[in-house]
Amino acid sequence: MKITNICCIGAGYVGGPTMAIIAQKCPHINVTVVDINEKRIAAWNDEDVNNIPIYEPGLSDIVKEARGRNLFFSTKVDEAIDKAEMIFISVNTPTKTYGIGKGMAADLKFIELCARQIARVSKTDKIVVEKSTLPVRTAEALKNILENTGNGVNFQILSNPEFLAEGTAVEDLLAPDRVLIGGDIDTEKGREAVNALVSVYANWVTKEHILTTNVWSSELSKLTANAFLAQRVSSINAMSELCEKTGADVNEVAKAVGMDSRIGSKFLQSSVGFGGSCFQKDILNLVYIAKSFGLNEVADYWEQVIILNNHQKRRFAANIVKTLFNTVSGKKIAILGWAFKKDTNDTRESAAIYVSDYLLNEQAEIVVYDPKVTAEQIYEDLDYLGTRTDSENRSLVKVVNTAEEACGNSHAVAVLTEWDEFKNLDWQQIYENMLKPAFLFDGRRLLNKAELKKVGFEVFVIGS
Ligand SMILES: NC(=O)C1=CN([C@@H]2O[C@H](COP(=O)(O)OP(=O)(O)OC[C@H]3O[C@@H](n4cnc5c(N)ncnc54)[C@H](O)[C@@H]3O)[C@@H](O)[C@H]2O)C=CC1
Ligand SMILES: O=C(O)[C@H]1O[C@H](OP(=O)(O)OP(=O)(O)OC[C@H]2O[C@@H](n3ccc(=O)[nH]c3=O)[C@H](O)[C@@H]2O)[C@H](O)[C@@H](O)[C@@H]1O
Repeated sequence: MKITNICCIGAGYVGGPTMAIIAQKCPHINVTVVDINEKRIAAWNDEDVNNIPIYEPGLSDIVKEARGRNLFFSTKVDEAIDKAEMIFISVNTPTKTYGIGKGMAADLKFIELCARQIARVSKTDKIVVEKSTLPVRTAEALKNILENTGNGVNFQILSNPEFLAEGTAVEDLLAPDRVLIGGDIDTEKGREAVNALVSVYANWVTKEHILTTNVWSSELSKLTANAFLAQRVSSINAMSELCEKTGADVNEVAKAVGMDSRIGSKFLQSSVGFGGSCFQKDILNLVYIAKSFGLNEVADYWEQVIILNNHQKRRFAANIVKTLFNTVSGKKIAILGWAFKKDTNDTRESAAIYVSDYLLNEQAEIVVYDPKVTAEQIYEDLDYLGTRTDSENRSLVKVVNTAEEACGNSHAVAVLTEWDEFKNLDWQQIYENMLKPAFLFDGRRLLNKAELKKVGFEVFVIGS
């Protein structure tokens, strides 16, 4: 089957970059990314390509190249579905905040809405691709909705989870470790659909890197990959606490351990705790699925990754309070970095939110600087927690435009995102403008501890 029109529902952190690359690499395919969020679509269409809604190194150039040629952003969802032979569903699948499975299960209401809309609009056969991260066996529910509410056309459902990491989305998409495609390989039509998607990726990904499996393996592999990655971070973070007690250094331990080729060196960077929209959500979902099959030991095993991560964030914040003579009440604390990692403007589940909330509960005054996150977003993140009123957040938290401004007259500085620019700050000058003793808490192991100590800082580095 030849694909000439692709529609992607959801113009977010996955839909936007993924479709931009497909459009760039497949000039013969028209790619339309649709979303119900008008503001987001307007930003994707902004004349100044630097204003696209997602900051990712290299992305704006690709959008510039393909937009208007064969890459389109639109709010006309029905129209794009109707035209396309292949429809990617790339909508959000957050943790449920209500009802059965609250706080654990993935909320699939947006997925179901997409399925119903696709069924209602489609007048020709469609290949429907699950790009969102979904619980294993979601394709079954999708098929049920599509077949029972559709117009009698044939729907093939594929699972094609996305493995890109934010901040490196473009390079990950251009040279993926693997592309995973799950389909109904036992039927002729299923194999045809799988091959159609393989041939899209084959425009830039070698065949050896395209893996095809059954649908359930593909769905479950995505949750498994995120669980394994997050587990490594929690494992090294668990050791970071032990390092602090014993005089071992977590970077040295990570290096020694990672040089064992059976273990490998990646994802062993100790931190204030992992954030991001997916690790926590996907593991909670995995725990929920395991529990729903009565697999309590499996559920408990994975839940510990989250428990340890919450502990890491809390103990980092608690250590600030303890070190500042057991009180931060009325003290000014500078927070450097709000994004959940460098090179992204995404703040979802960022450790900075939780550390700040903890310090605010201890009556600290917070001043935040992040090179890519807006003040509006920072307040929204704190308001969402519901710990205090919106106006209290605005009076206790100040957002400024430079790191120097954030640190001036502060009692302590906490580095919570590993932005490169923090390495090159004039730390001598910052020290001089702070209250003494000047405390510095490096939650990312980003800075040179020995040099900062020489400047005069009292330095605390996670894991040493
Ligand atoms: N953010 C990431 O780095 C990665 C995310 N994923 C998965 O991809 C999925 C999407 O994630 P993000 O792109 O981060 O989410 P996002 O929240 O940035 O984007 C989702 C978009 O879908 C739109 N949407 C929701 N329902 C819609 C509907 N019925 N019709 C049209 N548009 C609709 C929303 O308005 C939103 O703009 C999730 O399942 C996530 O787990 C997978 C790999 C990486
Ligand atoms: O499903 C998803 O959403 C994606 O989740 C992660 O990507 P992402 O969350 O964007 O970024 P990561 O680089 O994985 O970092 C996640 C968090 O872990 C932290 N981290 C990562 C690595 C490490 O060694 N130490 C560490 O603390 C990061 O600072 C960040 O807060 C996975 O890496 C992607 O493969 C996956 O597609």
